[in-house]
Amino acid sequence: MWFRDDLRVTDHPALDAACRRGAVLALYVLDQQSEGVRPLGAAAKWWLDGSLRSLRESLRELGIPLVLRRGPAGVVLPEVLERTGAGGVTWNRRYGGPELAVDAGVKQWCAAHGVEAHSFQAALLHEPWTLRTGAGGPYKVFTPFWKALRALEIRQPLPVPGPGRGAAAAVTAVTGTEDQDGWVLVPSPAGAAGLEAAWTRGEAAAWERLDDFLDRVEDYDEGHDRPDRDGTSRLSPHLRWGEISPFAVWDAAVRHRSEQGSSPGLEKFLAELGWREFNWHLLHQVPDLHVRHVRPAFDAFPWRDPAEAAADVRAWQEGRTGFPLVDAGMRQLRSTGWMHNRVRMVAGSLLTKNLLVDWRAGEQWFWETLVDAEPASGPGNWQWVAGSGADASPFFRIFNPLTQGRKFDPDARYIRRWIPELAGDEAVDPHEPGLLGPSVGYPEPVVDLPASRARALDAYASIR
Ligand SMILES: Cc1cc2nc3c(=O)[nH]c(=O)nc-3n(C[C@H](O)[C@H](O)[C@H](O)COP(=O)(O)OP(=O)(O)OC[C@H]3O[C@@H](n4cnc5c(N)ncnc54)[C@H](O)[C@@H]3O)c2cc1C
Repeated sequence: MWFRDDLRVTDHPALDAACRRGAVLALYVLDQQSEGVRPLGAAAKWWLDGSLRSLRESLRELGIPLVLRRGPAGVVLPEVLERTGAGGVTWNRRYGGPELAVDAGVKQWCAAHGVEAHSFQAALLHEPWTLRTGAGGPYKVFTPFWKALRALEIRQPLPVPGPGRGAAAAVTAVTGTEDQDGWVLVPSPAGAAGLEAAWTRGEAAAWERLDDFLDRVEDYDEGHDRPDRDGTSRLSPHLRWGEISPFAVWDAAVRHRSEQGSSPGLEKFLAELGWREFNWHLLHQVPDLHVRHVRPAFDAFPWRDPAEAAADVRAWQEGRTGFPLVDAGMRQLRSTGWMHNRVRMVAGSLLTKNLLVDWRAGEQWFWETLVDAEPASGPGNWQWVAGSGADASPFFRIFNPLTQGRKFDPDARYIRRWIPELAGDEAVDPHEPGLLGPSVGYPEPVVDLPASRARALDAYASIR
Protein backbone atom coordinates (compact mmCIF):
# COMPACT_ATOMS: atom_id res chain seq x y z
CA MET A 1 0.00 0.00 0.00
CA TRP A 2 1.54 3.23 -1.17
CA PHE A 3 0.84 6.26 1.08
CA ARG A 4 1.12 9.76 -0.36
CA ASP A 5 -0.95 12.79 0.70
CA ASP A 6 -3.29 10.55 2.70
CA LEU A 7 -1.50 10.02 6.01
CA ARG A 8 -4.36 8.41 7.91
CA VAL A 9 -5.97 5.02 8.55
CA THR A 10 -9.65 6.06 8.74
CA ASP A 11 -11.58 6.36 5.48
CA HIS A 12 -8.61 5.15 3.50
CA PRO A 13 -9.92 3.20 0.50
CA ALA A 14 -6.48 2.01 -0.65
CA LEU A 15 -5.57 0.70 2.81
CA ASP A 16 -9.00 -0.84 3.21
CA ALA A 17 -8.69 -2.66 -0.13
CA ALA A 18 -5.17 -3.86 0.62
CA CYS A 19 -6.24 -5.22 4.02
CA ARG A 20 -9.11 -7.12 2.47
CA ARG A 21 -6.72 -8.76 0.07
CA GLY A 22 -3.88 -10.05 2.20
CA ALA A 23 -0.76 -9.18 4.15
CA VAL A 24 0.02 -5.46 3.88
CA LEU A 25 3.24 -3.51 3.76
CA ALA A 26 2.84 0.27 3.93
CA LEU A 27 5.26 2.39 1.91
CA TYR A 28 5.93 6.13 1.89
CA VAL A 29 8.28 7.54 -0.75
CA LEU A 30 9.76 10.99 -0.27
CA ASP A 31 9.90 11.94 -3.93
CA GLN A 32 11.56 15.27 -4.64
CA GLN A 33 13.11 14.07 -7.87
CA SER A 34 10.45 12.98 -10.34
CA GLU A 35 10.14 15.37 -13.24
CA GLY A 36 7.91 18.34 -12.46
CA VAL A 37 7.18 17.30 -8.87
CA ARG A 38 7.66 20.45 -6.81
CA PRO A 39 10.00 20.00 -3.83
CA LEU A 40 8.19 20.60 -0.55
CA GLY A 41 8.59 23.91 1.26
CA ALA A 42 10.13 24.13 4.72
CA ALA A 43 6.82 24.34 6.63
CA ALA A 44 5.38 21.45 4.65
CA LYS A 45 8.41 19.30 5.48
CA TRP A 46 7.94 20.10 9.14
CA TRP A 47 4.34 18.96 8.94
CA LEU A 48 5.23 15.81 7.01
CA ASP A 49 7.80 14.88 9.65
CA GLY A 50 5.22 14.81 12.47
CA SER A 51 2.47 13.36 10.34
CA LEU A 52 4.58 10.39 9.26
CA ARG A 53 5.53 9.63 12.86
CA SER A 54 1.88 9.73 13.82
CA LEU A 55 0.94 7.48 10.90
CA ARG A 56 3.61 4.97 11.90
CA GLU A 57 1.98 4.68 15.34
CA SER A 58 -1.52 4.24 13.88
CA LEU A 59 -0.23 1.54 11.54
CA ARG A 60 1.67 -0.15 14.35
CA GLU A 61 -1.64 -0.56 16.19
CA LEU A 62 -2.94 -2.36 13.12
CA GLY A 63 0.24 -4.47 12.96
CA ILE A 64 1.25 -2.93 9.61
CA PRO A 65 4.90 -1.97 9.11
CA LEU A 66 5.73 1.36 7.45
CA VAL A 67 8.67 1.38 5.07
CA LEU A 68 10.25 4.74 4.22
CA ARG A 69 12.17 5.31 1.02
CA ARG A 70 13.48 8.32 -0.87
CA GLY A 71 13.88 8.85 -4.60
CA PRO A 72 11.83 9.02 -7.77
CA ALA A 73 8.70 6.97 -7.10
CA GLY A 74 8.80 5.55 -10.63
CA VAL A 75 12.08 3.85 -9.68
CA VAL A 76 11.45 3.09 -6.00
CA LEU A 77 8.05 1.41 -6.43
CA PRO A 78 9.20 -1.21 -8.96
CA GLU A 79 12.24 -1.94 -6.79
CA VAL A 80 10.15 -2.47 -3.65
CA LEU A 81 7.56 -4.53 -5.52
CA GLU A 82 10.26 -6.75 -6.96
CA ARG A 83 12.08 -7.21 -3.69
CA THR A 84 8.94 -8.13 -1.77
CA GLY A 85 7.40 -10.16 -4.56
CA ALA A 86 4.12 -8.35 -3.88
CA GLY A 87 1.20 -9.47 -6.05
CA GLY A 88 -0.43 -6.06 -5.99
CA VAL A 89 -0.21 -2.42 -4.98
CA THR A 90 -2.95 0.04 -4.04
CA TRP A 91 -2.98 3.81 -3.69
CA ASN A 92 -5.35 6.75 -3.46
CA ARG A 93 -5.39 9.02 -6.49
CA ARG A 94 -3.56 12.34 -6.81
CA TYR A 95 -4.53 15.05 -9.29
CA GLY A 96 -1.45 17.21 -9.97
CA GLY A 97 -0.01 16.87 -13.49
CA PRO A 98 3.48 15.53 -12.59
CA GLU A 99 2.05 13.25 -9.89
CA LEU A 100 -0.46 11.78 -12.34
CA ALA A 101 2.40 11.09 -14.76
CA VAL A 102 4.39 9.29 -12.05
CA ASP A 103 1.36 7.19 -11.10
CA ALA A 104 0.65 6.31 -14.74
CA GLY A 105 4.26 5.16 -15.10
CA VAL A 106 4.01 2.90 -12.06
CA LYS A 107 0.73 1.49 -13.31
CA GLN A 108 2.33 0.71 -16.66
CA TRP A 109 5.24 -1.05 -14.98
CA CYS A 110 2.80 -3.11 -12.92
CA ALA A 111 0.82 -4.12 -15.99
CA ALA A 112 4.00 -5.22 -17.74
CA HIS A 113 5.18 -7.25 -14.72
CA GLY A 114 1.97 -8.99 -13.72
CA VAL A 115 1.47 -6.89 -10.58
CA GLU A 116 -2.06 -5.73 -9.90
CA ALA A 117 -2.37 -1.96 -9.36
CA HIS A 118 -5.56 -0.40 -8.04
CA SER A 119 -6.16 3.28 -7.37
CA PHE A 120 -9.02 4.84 -5.41
CA GLN A 121 -10.86 8.13 -4.95
CA ALA A 122 -10.09 9.50 -1.49
CA ALA A 123 -8.94 13.13 -1.64
CA LEU A 124 -11.90 14.71 -3.44
CA LEU A 125 -15.65 14.33 -2.99
CA HIS A 126 -15.99 13.98 -6.75
CA GLU A 127 -13.44 13.12 -9.40
CA PRO A 128 -12.53 16.11 -11.58
CA TRP A 129 -13.69 14.32 -14.73
CA THR A 130 -17.16 13.56 -13.35
CA LEU A 131 -18.47 17.12 -12.94
CA ARG A 132 -19.30 18.62 -16.33
CA THR A 133 -21.32 21.61 -17.50
CA GLY A 134 -24.34 21.14 -19.75
CA ALA A 135 -22.00 21.72 -22.71
CA GLY A 136 -19.75 18.88 -21.51
CA GLY A 137 -16.79 21.00 -20.39
CA PRO A 138 -15.30 21.59 -16.97
CA TYR A 139 -16.76 24.31 -14.73
CA LYS A 140 -15.04 27.69 -14.71
CA VAL A 141 -17.49 29.39 -12.36
CA PHE A 142 -17.92 28.37 -8.74
CA THR A 143 -21.68 28.74 -8.17
CA PRO A 144 -22.88 26.29 -10.85
CA PHE A 145 -19.99 23.98 -9.93
CA TRP A 146 -21.12 23.99 -6.33
CA LYS A 147 -24.73 23.37 -7.33
CA ALA A 148 -23.68 20.41 -9.46
CA LEU A 149 -21.46 19.01 -6.72
CA ARG A 150 -24.20 19.17 -4.13
CA ALA A 151 -26.67 17.41 -6.39
CA LEU A 152 -24.50 14.27 -6.50
CA GLU A 153 -24.34 11.70 -3.77
CA ILE A 154 -21.32 11.74 -1.46
CA ARG A 155 -20.23 8.36 -0.14
CA GLN A 156 -19.97 7.46 3.52
CA PRO A 157 -16.49 7.32 5.08
CA LEU A 158 -14.91 3.89 5.60
CA PRO A 159 -13.99 2.57 9.05
CA VAL A 160 -10.42 1.76 10.16
CA PRO A 161 -9.44 -1.70 8.90
CA GLY A 162 -9.32 -4.47 11.48
CA PRO A 163 -5.88 -5.40 12.90
CA GLY A 164 -3.74 -8.39 11.97
CA ARG A 165 -3.15 -7.70 8.28
CA GLY A 166 0.48 -6.63 8.47
CA ALA A 167 3.19 -8.24 6.37
CA ALA A 168 5.72 -10.41 8.18
CA ALA A 169 8.87 -8.81 9.57
CA ALA A 170 10.92 -10.75 7.04
CA VAL A 171 9.23 -8.86 4.21
CA THR A 172 10.13 -5.52 5.78
CA ALA A 173 13.69 -6.71 6.30
CA VAL A 174 14.08 -7.64 2.66
CA THR A 175 12.71 -4.26 1.54
CA GLY A 176 14.87 -2.13 3.76
CA THR A 177 13.57 1.05 5.29
CA GLU A 178 15.29 4.40 5.74
CA ASP A 179 15.62 6.18 9.05
CA GLN A 180 13.27 9.18 9.12
CA ASP A 181 15.72 11.14 11.27
CA GLY A 182 18.21 10.82 8.42
CA TRP A 183 15.85 12.73 6.12
CA VAL A 184 16.36 15.86 8.24
CA LEU A 185 12.94 17.22 7.35
CA VAL A 186 13.36 19.78 10.13
CA PRO A 187 16.92 21.16 9.86
CA SER A 188 16.46 23.61 12.71
CA PRO A 189 14.17 22.39 15.51
CA ALA A 190 14.65 25.75 17.27
CA GLY A 191 13.46 27.53 14.12
CA ALA A 192 10.28 25.41 14.18
CA ALA A 193 9.30 26.44 17.72
CA GLY A 194 6.42 28.63 16.47
CA LEU A 195 5.06 25.75 14.39
CA GLU A 196 5.36 23.35 17.35
CA ALA A 197 3.47 25.76 19.57
CA ALA A 198 0.69 26.29 17.05
CA TRP A 199 -0.09 22.77 15.87
CA THR A 200 -0.51 19.13 16.78
CA ARG A 201 0.02 17.00 13.72
CA GLY A 202 -1.58 13.65 12.94
CA GLU A 203 -4.93 11.99 12.47
CA ALA A 204 -6.10 12.14 16.09
CA ALA A 205 -5.42 15.88 16.23
CA ALA A 206 -7.36 16.38 12.99
CA TRP A 207 -10.43 14.66 14.44
CA GLU A 208 -10.13 16.64 17.66
CA ARG A 209 -9.99 19.88 15.69
CA LEU A 210 -13.03 18.90 13.64
CA ASP A 211 -15.06 18.03 16.76
CA ASP A 212 -14.03 21.24 18.47
CA PHE A 213 -14.91 23.31 15.40
CA LEU A 214 -18.33 21.73 14.86
CA ASP A 215 -19.26 22.76 18.41
CA ARG A 216 -18.96 26.38 17.22
CA VAL A 217 -19.77 26.05 13.52
CA GLU A 218 -22.92 28.16 14.04
CA ASP A 219 -20.60 31.17 14.60
CA TYR A 220 -18.70 30.55 11.36
CA ASP A 221 -21.00 32.62 9.16
CA GLU A 222 -20.31 35.74 11.18
CA GLY A 223 -16.84 34.86 12.46
CA HIS A 224 -15.04 33.29 9.50
CA ASP A 225 -13.80 36.64 8.20
CA ARG A 226 -12.42 37.82 11.55
CA PRO A 227 -8.70 37.12 12.06
CA ASP A 228 -8.98 38.37 15.63
CA ARG A 229 -11.21 35.41 16.49
CA ASP A 230 -10.72 31.67 16.44
CA GLY A 231 -13.56 31.53 13.98
CA THR A 232 -12.43 29.01 11.36
CA SER A 233 -11.67 25.30 11.57
CA ARG A 234 -7.91 25.38 10.90
CA LEU A 235 -8.38 22.02 9.27
CA SER A 236 -6.43 23.06 6.14
CA PRO A 237 -3.09 21.39 6.94
CA HIS A 238 -4.87 18.24 8.13
CA LEU A 239 -6.80 18.13 4.86
CA ARG A 240 -3.66 18.98 2.88
CA TRP A 241 -1.82 15.98 4.31
CA GLY A 242 -4.87 13.75 4.21
CA GLU A 243 -4.86 13.18 7.96
CA ILE A 244 -8.61 13.48 7.65
CA SER A 245 -10.60 12.93 4.48
CA PRO A 246 -13.07 15.39 2.98
CA PHE A 247 -15.65 12.59 3.17
CA ALA A 248 -15.16 12.35 6.93
CA VAL A 249 -15.41 16.14 7.35
CA TRP A 250 -18.48 16.31 5.13
CA ASP A 251 -20.15 13.40 6.91
CA ALA A 252 -19.50 14.88 10.37
CA ALA A 253 -20.87 18.26 9.27
CA VAL A 254 -23.98 16.74 7.73
CA ARG A 255 -24.58 14.63 10.85
CA HIS A 256 -24.17 17.75 12.97
CA ARG A 257 -26.80 19.41 10.80
CA SER A 258 -29.27 16.56 11.21
CA GLU A 259 -28.80 16.64 15.00
CA GLN A 260 -28.63 20.42 15.58
CA GLY A 261 -30.50 21.75 12.56
CA SER A 262 -29.18 23.74 9.65
CA SER A 263 -27.37 27.05 10.15
CA PRO A 264 -25.82 29.64 7.81
CA GLY A 265 -22.46 28.88 9.47
CA LEU A 266 -22.60 25.20 8.61
CA GLU A 267 -23.70 25.87 5.04
CA LYS A 268 -20.88 28.39 4.60
CA PHE A 269 -18.38 25.84 5.91
CA LEU A 270 -19.60 23.22 3.41
CA ALA A 271 -19.22 25.81 0.65
CA GLU A 272 -15.57 26.36 1.64
CA LEU A 273 -15.00 22.64 1.20
CA GLY A 274 -16.56 23.25 -2.21
CA TRP A 275 -13.91 25.89 -2.99
CA ARG A 276 -11.25 23.33 -2.13
CA GLU A 277 -12.80 20.93 -4.65
CA PHE A 278 -13.16 23.72 -7.23
CA ASN A 279 -9.44 24.46 -7.06
CA TRP A 280 -8.48 20.80 -7.43
CA HIS A 281 -10.79 20.45 -10.42
CA LEU A 282 -9.17 23.57 -11.86
CA LEU A 283 -5.69 22.07 -11.35
CA HIS A 284 -6.82 19.02 -13.25
CA GLN A 285 -7.67 21.31 -16.21
CA VAL A 286 -4.53 23.44 -15.83
CA PRO A 287 -1.79 21.12 -14.51
CA ASP A 288 0.79 23.93 -14.39
CA LEU A 289 -1.54 26.26 -12.45
CA HIS A 290 1.34 27.63 -10.35
CA VAL A 291 2.95 29.19 -13.41
CA ARG A 292 0.24 29.47 -16.10
CA HIS A 293 -2.48 32.11 -16.11
CA VAL A 294 -5.98 30.72 -16.38
CA ARG A 295 -6.83 33.92 -18.28
CA PRO A 296 -4.11 34.11 -20.97
CA ALA A 297 -4.54 37.91 -21.30
CA PHE A 298 -2.48 38.14 -18.12
CA ASP A 299 0.57 36.74 -19.95
CA ALA A 300 1.11 40.32 -21.16
CA PHE A 301 0.56 41.96 -17.75
CA PRO A 302 3.30 44.53 -17.02
CA TRP A 303 4.47 43.27 -13.61
CA ARG A 304 7.33 45.20 -12.10
CA ASP A 305 10.85 44.05 -12.81
CA PRO A 306 11.78 41.52 -10.05
CA ALA A 307 15.12 43.20 -9.31
CA GLU A 308 13.48 46.60 -8.93
CA ALA A 309 10.73 45.16 -6.71
CA ALA A 310 13.05 42.97 -4.60
CA ALA A 311 13.20 45.26 -1.55
CA ASP A 312 9.41 45.58 -1.45
CA VAL A 313 8.99 41.83 -1.74
CA ARG A 314 11.39 41.34 1.16
CA ALA A 315 9.46 43.85 3.27
CA TRP A 316 6.25 41.97 2.43
CA GLN A 317 7.78 38.61 3.34
CA GLU A 318 9.12 39.93 6.61
CA GLY A 319 5.95 41.77 7.64
CA ARG A 320 7.48 45.26 7.31
CA THR A 321 5.25 46.88 4.69
CA GLY A 322 3.88 49.46 7.10
CA PHE A 323 0.32 48.15 6.60
CA PRO A 324 -0.56 46.57 9.94
CA LEU A 325 -3.12 43.97 8.85
CA VAL A 326 -0.80 42.68 6.14
CA ASP A 327 2.25 42.71 8.39
CA ALA A 328 0.38 40.92 11.18
CA GLY A 329 -0.60 38.23 8.69
CA MET A 330 2.88 37.85 7.23
CA ARG A 331 4.34 37.55 10.73
CA GLN A 332 1.66 35.04 11.72
CA LEU A 333 2.65 33.07 8.62
CA ARG A 334 6.36 33.09 9.43
CA SER A 335 5.72 32.08 13.00
CA THR A 336 2.93 29.50 12.69
CA GLY A 337 2.94 28.40 9.03
CA TRP A 338 -0.67 29.57 8.64
CA MET A 339 -2.50 32.80 7.93
CA HIS A 340 -6.17 33.68 8.17
CA ASN A 341 -7.95 33.58 4.80
CA ARG A 342 -9.10 37.22 4.90
CA VAL A 343 -5.54 38.34 5.56
CA ARG A 344 -4.19 36.07 2.82
CA MET A 345 -6.50 37.92 0.41
CA VAL A 346 -5.46 41.37 1.61
CA ALA A 347 -1.75 40.50 1.68
CA GLY A 348 -2.08 39.03 -1.83
CA SER A 349 -3.85 42.15 -3.07
CA LEU A 350 -1.18 44.46 -1.64
CA LEU A 351 1.58 42.44 -3.31
CA THR A 352 0.01 41.96 -6.73
CA LYS A 353 -1.83 45.27 -7.07
CA ASN A 354 -0.32 48.04 -4.94
CA LEU A 355 3.20 46.66 -5.29
CA LEU A 356 2.55 45.32 -8.81
CA VAL A 357 4.56 42.16 -8.12
CA ASP A 358 3.86 39.01 -10.14
CA TRP A 359 1.54 36.76 -8.06
CA ARG A 360 3.91 33.85 -8.70
CA ALA A 361 6.46 35.41 -6.33
CA GLY A 362 3.83 35.48 -3.60
CA GLU A 363 2.71 31.95 -4.35
CA GLN A 364 6.31 30.71 -4.11
CA TRP A 365 6.70 32.34 -0.68
CA PHE A 366 3.45 30.81 0.54
CA TRP A 367 4.59 27.46 -0.86
CA GLU A 368 7.72 27.70 1.26
CA THR A 369 6.07 28.92 4.45
CA LEU A 370 2.51 27.49 4.67
CA VAL A 371 1.85 24.20 6.44
CA ASP A 372 -1.20 23.79 4.17
CA ALA A 373 0.64 24.69 0.93
CA GLU A 374 -0.71 22.61 -1.91
CA PRO A 375 -0.69 22.81 -5.70
CA ALA A 376 -4.41 23.53 -6.22
CA SER A 377 -5.72 25.91 -3.53
CA GLY A 378 -2.42 27.82 -3.39
CA PRO A 379 -2.09 28.86 -7.05
CA GLY A 380 -5.88 28.81 -7.53
CA ASN A 381 -6.36 31.41 -4.80
CA TRP A 382 -3.36 33.46 -5.88
CA GLN A 383 -4.83 33.66 -9.36
CA TRP A 384 -8.20 34.52 -7.81
CA VAL A 385 -6.57 37.41 -5.93
CA ALA A 386 -4.57 38.60 -8.94
CA GLY A 387 -7.60 38.46 -11.22
CA SER A 388 -6.03 35.99 -13.65
CA GLY A 389 -7.89 32.91 -12.38
CA ALA A 390 -11.15 31.06 -12.87
CA ASP A 391 -14.12 32.91 -11.38
CA ALA A 392 -11.55 35.34 -10.02
CA SER A 393 -11.99 38.54 -8.10
CA PRO A 394 -11.91 41.28 -10.77
CA PHE A 395 -8.52 42.97 -11.00
CA PHE A 396 -10.02 46.39 -10.28
CA ARG A 397 -11.14 45.13 -6.85
CA ILE A 398 -8.17 46.41 -4.91
CA PHE A 399 -8.43 46.00 -1.16
CA ASN A 400 -7.53 48.98 0.97
CA PRO A 401 -5.46 47.26 3.69
CA LEU A 402 -6.25 49.95 6.27
CA THR A 403 -10.00 49.82 5.70
CA GLN A 404 -9.86 46.02 5.74
CA GLY A 405 -8.04 46.14 9.07
CA ARG A 406 -10.68 48.40 10.60
CA LYS A 407 -13.48 46.24 9.31
CA PHE A 408 -12.20 42.78 10.18
CA ASP A 409 -9.98 43.50 13.19
CA PRO A 410 -11.95 46.39 14.70
CA ASP A 411 -10.27 46.32 18.12
CA ALA A 412 -6.84 45.69 16.55
CA ARG A 413 -6.42 42.59 18.67
CA TYR A 414 -4.95 40.61 15.78
CA ILE A 415 -2.60 43.44 14.87
CA ARG A 416 -1.39 43.91 18.44
CA ARG A 417 -0.96 40.15 18.82
CA TRP A 418 1.47 39.90 15.90
CA ILE A 419 3.10 43.36 15.83
CA PRO A 420 4.62 44.06 19.23
CA GLU A 421 5.72 47.54 18.09
CA LEU A 422 2.04 48.49 17.83
CA ALA A 423 0.94 46.75 21.02
CA GLY A 424 2.48 49.05 23.57
CA ASP A 425 0.44 52.21 23.79
CA GLU A 426 -3.30 51.57 24.13
CA ALA A 427 -4.00 55.20 23.24
CA VAL A 428 -2.45 54.77 19.82
CA ASP A 429 -4.67 53.58 16.95
CA PRO A 430 -2.75 50.75 15.21
CA HIS A 431 -4.96 51.18 12.17
CA GLU A 432 -3.24 54.52 11.48
CA PRO A 433 0.41 53.47 11.45
CA GLY A 434 1.45 56.42 9.30
CA LEU A 435 0.61 58.76 12.16
CA LEU A 436 2.88 56.95 14.58
CA GLY A 437 6.08 57.71 12.80
CA PRO A 438 9.23 55.69 13.24
CA SER A 439 9.32 56.39 17.00
CA VAL A 440 7.57 53.10 17.79
CA GLY A 441 9.95 51.21 15.51
CA TYR A 442 7.24 50.33 13.00
CA PRO A 443 8.02 51.09 9.33
CA GLU A 444 6.39 53.75 7.18
CA PRO A 445 4.11 52.35 4.42
CA VAL A 446 6.12 51.02 1.46
CA VAL A 447 3.70 52.56 -1.05
CA ASP A 448 1.23 55.37 -1.31
CA LEU A 449 -2.17 53.69 -1.54
CA PRO A 450 -4.01 56.03 -3.97
CA ALA A 451 -1.01 56.37 -6.31
CA SER A 452 -0.28 52.64 -6.35
CA ARG A 453 -3.96 51.91 -6.92
CA ALA A 454 -3.97 54.19 -9.97
CA ARG A 455 -0.75 52.55 -11.25
CA ALA A 456 -2.33 49.10 -10.92
CA LEU A 457 -5.46 50.15 -12.80
CA ASP A 458 -3.32 51.60 -15.60
CA ALA A 459 -1.38 48.35 -15.84
CA TYR A 460 -4.62 46.40 -16.02
CA ALA A 461 -6.01 48.73 -18.71
CA SER A 462 -2.99 47.85 -20.86
CA ILE A 463 -4.05 44.18 -21.20
CA ARG A 464 -7.78 44.63 -21.64
C1 LIG B 1 -3.54 33.91 -1.56
C2 LIG B 1 -4.16 32.67 -0.95
C3 LIG B 1 -3.44 31.48 -0.89
C4 LIG B 1 -4.01 30.33 -0.34
N1 LIG B 1 -3.28 29.17 -0.31
C5 LIG B 1 -3.83 28.02 0.18
C6 LIG B 1 -3.10 26.81 0.21
O1 LIG B 1 -1.95 26.71 -0.23
N2 LIG B 1 -3.70 25.71 0.75
C7 LIG B 1 -4.99 25.75 1.24
O2 LIG B 1 -5.49 24.73 1.71
N3 LIG B 1 -5.71 26.89 1.19
C8 LIG B 1 -5.17 28.02 0.69
N4 LIG B 1 -5.91 29.18 0.66
C9 LIG B 1 -7.33 29.13 1.03
C10 LIG B 1 -7.67 29.47 2.48
O3 LIG B 1 -7.02 30.64 2.88
C11 LIG B 1 -7.32 28.35 3.46
O4 LIG B 1 -7.81 27.11 3.00
C12 LIG B 1 -7.94 28.63 4.83
O5 LIG B 1 -7.49 29.87 5.32
C13 LIG B 1 -7.58 27.53 5.78
O6 LIG B 1 -8.03 27.81 7.07
P1 LIG B 1 -9.17 26.94 7.74
O7 LIG B 1 -8.82 25.50 7.63
O8 LIG B 1 -9.40 27.48 9.09
O9 LIG B 1 -10.39 27.23 6.79
P2 LIG B 1 -11.95 27.15 7.02
O10 LIG B 1 -12.49 28.51 6.83
O11 LIG B 1 -12.28 26.45 8.26
O12 LIG B 1 -12.44 26.28 5.78
C14 LIG B 1 -12.55 24.86 5.81
C15 LIG B 1 -11.72 24.24 4.72
O13 LIG B 1 -12.21 24.64 3.45
C16 LIG B 1 -11.12 24.80 2.54
N5 LIG B 1 -11.06 26.20 2.10
C17 LIG B 1 -11.46 27.30 2.78
N6 LIG B 1 -11.28 28.41 2.02
C18 LIG B 1 -10.77 27.99 0.85
C19 LIG B 1 -10.38 28.64 -0.34
N7 LIG B 1 -10.48 29.97 -0.50
N8 LIG B 1 -9.87 27.90 -1.33
C20 LIG B 1 -9.76 26.56 -1.21
N9 LIG B 1 -10.11 25.88 -0.12
C21 LIG B 1 -10.62 26.59 0.90
C22 LIG B 1 -9.85 24.43 3.29
O14 LIG B 1 -9.57 23.07 3.04
C23 LIG B 1 -10.26 24.65 4.74
O15 LIG B 1 -9.52 23.88 5.64
C24 LIG B 1 -5.35 30.37 0.14
C25 LIG B 1 -6.06 31.56 0.09
C26 LIG B 1 -5.48 32.71 -0.44
C27 LIG B 1 -6.29 33.96 -0.51
